[in-house]
Amino acid sequence: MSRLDLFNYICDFAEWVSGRQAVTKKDGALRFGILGAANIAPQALIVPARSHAEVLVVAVAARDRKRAEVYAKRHGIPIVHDSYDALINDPSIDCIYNPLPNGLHYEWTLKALKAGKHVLLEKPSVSNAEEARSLFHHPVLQAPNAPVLVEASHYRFHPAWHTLLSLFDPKDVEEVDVRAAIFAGLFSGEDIRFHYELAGGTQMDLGHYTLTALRGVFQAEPVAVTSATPRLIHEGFDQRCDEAMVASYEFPNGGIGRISADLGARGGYWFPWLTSNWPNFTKDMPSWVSIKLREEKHGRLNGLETVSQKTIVMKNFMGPHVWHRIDIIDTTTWRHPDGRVAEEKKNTESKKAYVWPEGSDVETKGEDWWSTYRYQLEEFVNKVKGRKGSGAWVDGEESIKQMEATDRTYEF
Ligand SMILES: NC(=O)C1=CN([C@@H]2O[C@H](COP(=O)(O)OP(=O)(O)OC[C@H]3O[C@@H](n4cnc5c(N)ncnc54)[C@H](OP(=O)(O)O)[C@@H]3O)[C@@H](O)[C@H]2O)C=CC1
Ligand SMILES: O=C1OC[C@@H](O)[C@H](O)[C@H]1O
Repeated sequence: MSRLDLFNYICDFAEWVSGRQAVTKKDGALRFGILGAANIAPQALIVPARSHAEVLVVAVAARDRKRAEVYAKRHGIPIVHDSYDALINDPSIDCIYNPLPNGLHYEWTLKALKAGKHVLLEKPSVSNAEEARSLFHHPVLQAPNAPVLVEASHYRFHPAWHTLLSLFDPKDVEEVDVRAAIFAGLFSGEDIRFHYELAGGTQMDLGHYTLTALRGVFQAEPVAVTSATPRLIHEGFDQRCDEAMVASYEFPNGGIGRISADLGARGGYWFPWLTSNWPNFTKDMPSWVSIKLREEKHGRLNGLETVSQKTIVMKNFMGPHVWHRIDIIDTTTWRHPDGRVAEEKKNTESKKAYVWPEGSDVETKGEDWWSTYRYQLEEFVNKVKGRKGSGAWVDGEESIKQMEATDRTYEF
């Protein structure tokens, strides 16, 4: 059992403890097939599908049929196909979930689209910008009644992310920091994340979250990459892959952004307290975004200038369903003409959003226990069924821009 698979057991256990029952499926429910007996599929699709009346997970294929059979039995999937091709060409399947290694996303997604299937495609969409342009601009997606394709950038479907974005105007953003990290030891050097041929590397993995979040906050593309410093995976493994990446950017409004992603962060070893490797829970876990807005000047009174400034910090933007908090820190400063601070006052307001807030123009408010993946599935089905949905979506042009920014980071 892989360490990631342990989370699948925890996920199942949490469902069992909460007594959640699978819902009755409606006529016309979409039938999904999974490419590969992937670790992430239970969290990202199989469990969320249980509470969706219009989703059935009906088939899986693995390179090794035995492996697919064991997986199907464990997750209650009725059909096992002999190959990925057989799964894609199964006429009883409407949608393909593609959680293959990044380097195989392009090939198998295109095959599925050509077979007329809708595709829920794991992040990052593909290996590079060239593949992204080729995939998302492919004629198969331009035809009338073209299938739906979306990059499963799950956190961007959760109301918490949109609540964060509603709190400021991107033109006022001055400085942004984004961090995502996982303790060393969760993924071995053999993992798909550290194989160059499979389009591995941390900037392709956790870096998807940091860079999409950064671009999302600025609502713009970087005008320049100003630094990009990888830390390579340790010797003995694929030296072309980064285990961590720290990078900085300039944005069109003059703002600057810094990202930091680490798949080998402090902690994660047995008995870390015996070493200097004590996990850094404030810096590394959970993921966070910190947004500093420009100062606003409010004029002078009694010789003092009043200036206000806001910083907004979101903790756990990657997994907000587990827990999250958005702090809005308002600082008002009164300054003497020579710049000295006469007085400073801070006021912090906190927000959370587990469902779409009152007044949102959404068809379904969601449930406070829905995961990012469950919100994502809701929108995927809405799109396939031609419904308006919540408006949360990741369109093909966005996925292309993300791969362009990723390429520029690696090329720096
Ligand atoms: N949205 C999210 O929260 C997450 C997304 N992901 C993304 O999902 C994808 C899969 O990640 P994860 O589930 O952790 O990966 P796994 O290590 O479980 O690999 C996924 C599948 O890839 C298949 N595969 C095909 N070719 C190869 C090959 N040459 N080497 C190794 N595996 C191969 C295997 O299929 P088979 O069973 O046929 O052998 C395996 O089941 C990645 O794109 C990753 O970025 C990952 C984790 C979280
Ligand atoms: O998408 C992901 O999210 C969480 C991490 O476990 C993982 O490395 C990554 O692929």
